[in-house]
Amino acid sequence: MRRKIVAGNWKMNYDLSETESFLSSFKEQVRPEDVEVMIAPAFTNLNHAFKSLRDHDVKVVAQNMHQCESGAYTGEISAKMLLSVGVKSVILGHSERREYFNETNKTLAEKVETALKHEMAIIFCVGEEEDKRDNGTYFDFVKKQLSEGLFHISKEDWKSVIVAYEPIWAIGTGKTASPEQVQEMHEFIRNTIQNDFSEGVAEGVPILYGGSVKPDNAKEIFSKEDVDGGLIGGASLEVESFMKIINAFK
Ligand SMILES: O=C[C@H](O)COP(=O)(O)O
Repeated sequence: MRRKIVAGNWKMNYDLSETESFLSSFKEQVRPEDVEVMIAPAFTNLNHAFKSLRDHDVKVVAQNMHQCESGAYTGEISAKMLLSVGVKSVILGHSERREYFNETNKTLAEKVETALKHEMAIIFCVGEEEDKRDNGTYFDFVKKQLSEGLFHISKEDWKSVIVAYEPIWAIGTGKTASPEQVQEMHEFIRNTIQNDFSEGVAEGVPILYGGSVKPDNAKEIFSKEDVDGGLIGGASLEVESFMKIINAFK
């Protein structure tokens, strides 16, 4: 059976005291058993979150990192820096990074390479804009994101990779993709991995859905065969709604 995962991506939300207050109540409630739980706070709060959550089986994930080892890249964070504060996983290719920070498939391929070199786990995001959904080119678009950004890795490397499908038109809009649309794309992603690697690799890769997942739609989305969990934005910022989404697996 594949891993089940619910990951909260806090984006640019919560300072240190807000993070402390979320975590103190979250820790009282979260009991990851059948489902792996992850939280991606801001860089400034990663170390606090790591220390606070290490006995609670909740993984702390970075939202991004630079592809180079070190150097003159003002404002950037390296893999080594993340590892030094206990963070061993990173989200790469989130659509907001692609859109606002010009991250291309080529840059992402380099980031993937660096993360793997440092034995970090990767949540690799893909997803189409609304016009591609409307004009029917969304499969081709996602396939290109995968092949150019991720498919240079080895079969062995897939053990460290989680794919997240996040249609851009559903992120933060309240407009969720239907469970059927999600399943269709997840199945396509799994088949694409199978064609380029192997059935064994494809069967083992967790594929998460992200885009307006809420307590009231999580169960139905998670019930689909190729959906192994969610990458949650807005609803991960409140303990109550995040817990309900985690518990949607029960
Ligand atoms: O990384 C998370 C996604 O961008 C989804 O965000 P959302 O749940 O606020 O739509």
